[in-house]
Amino acid sequence: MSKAPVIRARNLLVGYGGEPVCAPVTFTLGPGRVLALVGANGSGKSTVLRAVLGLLKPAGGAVEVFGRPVDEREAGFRAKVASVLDDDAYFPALTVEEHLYLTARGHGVRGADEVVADALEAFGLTEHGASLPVALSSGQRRRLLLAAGFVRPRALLVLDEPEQRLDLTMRSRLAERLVAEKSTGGSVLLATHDPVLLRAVADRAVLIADDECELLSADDAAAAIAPGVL
Ligand SMILES: Nc1ncnc2c1ncn2[C@@H]1O[C@H](COP(=O)(O)OP(=O)(O)OP(=O)(O)O)[C@@H](O)[C@H]1O
Repeated sequence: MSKAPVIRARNLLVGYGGEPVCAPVTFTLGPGRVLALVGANGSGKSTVLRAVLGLLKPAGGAVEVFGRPVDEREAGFRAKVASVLDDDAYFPALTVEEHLYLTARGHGVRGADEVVADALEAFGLTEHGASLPVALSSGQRRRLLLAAGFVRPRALLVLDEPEQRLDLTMRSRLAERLVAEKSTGGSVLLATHDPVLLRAVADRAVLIADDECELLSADDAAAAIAPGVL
């Protein structure tokens, strides 16, 4: 397995309209590793993720993904990078199963039947395969978006607060999936407010803040975001 960094962010400054939302951030994510971004509401975690995904131009510094400046339109980037952000990115007229088939087949997955059935099962959606998104609860819709991230090939998974709207069983199933992702060499960058998920999956964390973005161990980061701290 190549040890070359999957993401290298150096003094990456992110913001809107030329105004930074947090201090510059520097981190490296290697293959088979999980890095968490933690910090208070509005500290800038999602904004950093958007810059890493090429959805937002950095205000300063640099970020490379797979050794190249980010270009989210490039086929090689799209083939390797799967993301689930904090949005309702689904097609209202497609069923749960159709979403998963569309994603899997669009990315050239062979044996899509098995992959889709596995994701439906893993995310507790088997009974809802024929449902339209409007007929799902908000937690089930969230599970659909996460399932779509797992039915396609990827070397890097970027998740924005994947624990949101998931019950405890589903959170622990998600943690198992992310640990499995690491064990097969996949890398994960996630923003989270969940200390349990963080401890279960992350190798390191970056605390996003105004004055300084600090690199922490997963345990220290989990302690920093324990209920009542952040
Ligand atoms: N499209 C935008 N235009 C201008 N400002 C924005 C935009 N999106 C977010 N912001 C601001 O940027 C700052 C950082 O927001 P961001 O969503 O990155 O925080 P976050 O750490 O992910 O927060 P949370 O934990 O609440 O999800 C906030 O002050 C927010 O109001």
